[in-house]
Amino acid sequence: STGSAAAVPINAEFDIAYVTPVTLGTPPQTLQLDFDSGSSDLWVFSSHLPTSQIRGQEIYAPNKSSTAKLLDGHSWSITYGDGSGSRGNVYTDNVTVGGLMVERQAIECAQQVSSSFTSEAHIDGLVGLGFSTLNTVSPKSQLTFFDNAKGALDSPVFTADLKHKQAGTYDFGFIDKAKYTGEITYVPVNNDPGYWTFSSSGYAVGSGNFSASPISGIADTGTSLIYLPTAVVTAYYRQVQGATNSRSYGGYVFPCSATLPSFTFGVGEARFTIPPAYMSYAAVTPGSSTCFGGLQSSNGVGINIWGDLALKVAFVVFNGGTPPTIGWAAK
Ligand SMILES: CC[C@H](C)[C@H](NC(=O)C[C@H](O)[C@H](CC1CCCCC1)NC(=O)CCNC(=O)[C@H](Cc1ccccc1)NC(=O)N1CCC(N)CC1)C(=O)NCc1cnc(C)nc1N
Repeated sequence: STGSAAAVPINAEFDIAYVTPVTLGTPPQTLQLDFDSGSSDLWVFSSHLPTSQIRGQEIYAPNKSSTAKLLDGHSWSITYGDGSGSRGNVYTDNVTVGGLMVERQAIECAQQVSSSFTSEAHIDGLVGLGFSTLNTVSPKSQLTFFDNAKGALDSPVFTADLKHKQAGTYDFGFIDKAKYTGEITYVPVNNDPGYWTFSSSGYAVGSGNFSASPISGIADTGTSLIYLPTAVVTAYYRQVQGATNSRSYGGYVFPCSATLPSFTFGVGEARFTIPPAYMSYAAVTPGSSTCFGGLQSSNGVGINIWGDLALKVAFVVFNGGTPPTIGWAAK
C-alpha cells in the first residue's frame, strides 16, 4: 500500500509549519495535523479538552466514533523544544492519511494543552514521525502511524516534499521520481534516542568556500527554522550588515532591508542552497523593520536541527528500513 497527502503552510506569509488532513474514526472526522519527524506522539485536540483551551481548532470526539476504543489506564504527557506541551488519555481508532489506513492506531486525546497550542488555530494536533522510542504513552508506549503502516507499505519509507509558501506533499510507501532531479544521496541515521539524526558534510555562506566539517543534526519537519553551531551562525551573520544576536528577540535579527547571503549545506557530495529570500524569517513584530533570521544558534537547544527552512529546498526520503537511512535530493 501507499499514501500521499498535502503539506499545507499554516501561514501565507511565512512557513512556520505545515498541516496535513488526517481522518480519524467512523464516520470519519477530519483534522489538520502537523507531521513532525522530531517527535513520536500522534495527539489531537479532543472532546476531553476544556472549551477554554479550544480556539478554532477541529476536535476528535472518540465517543462519536463506532471504531474508537479506550486504551484503559494509559496516559501521555509531552513537552517540546519550544516549551509547549500537552497531555491526556489514549484511544485506538482507524487513522487514514492520503488513502493509507491504519487500524487501531493510538490516538492521544488532549485533556490539557499549553497556551501556544490554544493560540495556534491552524494546528489540531501532531502526527509524530520520529522513532517510536520517543513515544510518551505510559505504562505501554505506542507505535507511530509510520511504524504501524510500515509492514503494509510497498517500501518502508516516507518522503517530505515541503515547499516555500505553497503546498507540498508527504508520501508513504514509495519514492516519486517526478518530485526530484538527479540522484538521491543517502547517509546513515543514528536513531538513538529516536530522532532522524544524520551528519551534514559541511556548509558555505553565500559564494564563500565550502567548510567541509561534519555537522550532526536532526531532520525535523516540526521545527520551522535551522539551528546550527555558533561557529556556523556567526560566519553567516558576519556577512549581514547590522545583524545582532538579540537577547530580547531570542536570536539573530537584522534590518529587513539588509542584503542576505544564501546558505549552502552538504549531504555527502551533494549541496543544497537556501536562497537569500528564504533566510529572512519574518519581521520580529508585524510591520517592524527588524527581521528575524531563519538560521539561529543551536547553543540553547542542545541539538542541531535542520527544520522546514532546510527541508523545503530538497526532496527528503526517511527510510525506515534496517538500518534506517535518510536521503536528500535536489528538486
Ligand atoms: C518526546 C518529546 C519530543 C521528542 C520533543 N520534540 C521536539 O521538541 C521537536 C519537535 O519537532 C517540535 C515540534 C513542534 C512543537 C510545537 C508545535 C509545532 C511542532 N519542535 C520544536 O519544539 C522546535 C521549536 N519550535 C518551533 O520551531 C516552532 C514550531 C511551531 C510552529 C507553528 C506553531 C507553533 C510552533 N516555531 C516557532 O515557535 N516559531 C515562532 C517563532 C519564530 N521565531 C520561529 C517559528 C522533544 O525533543 N522534547 C524534549 C524537550 C523538552 N523540553 C525542552 C525545553 N526541550 C526539549 N527538547
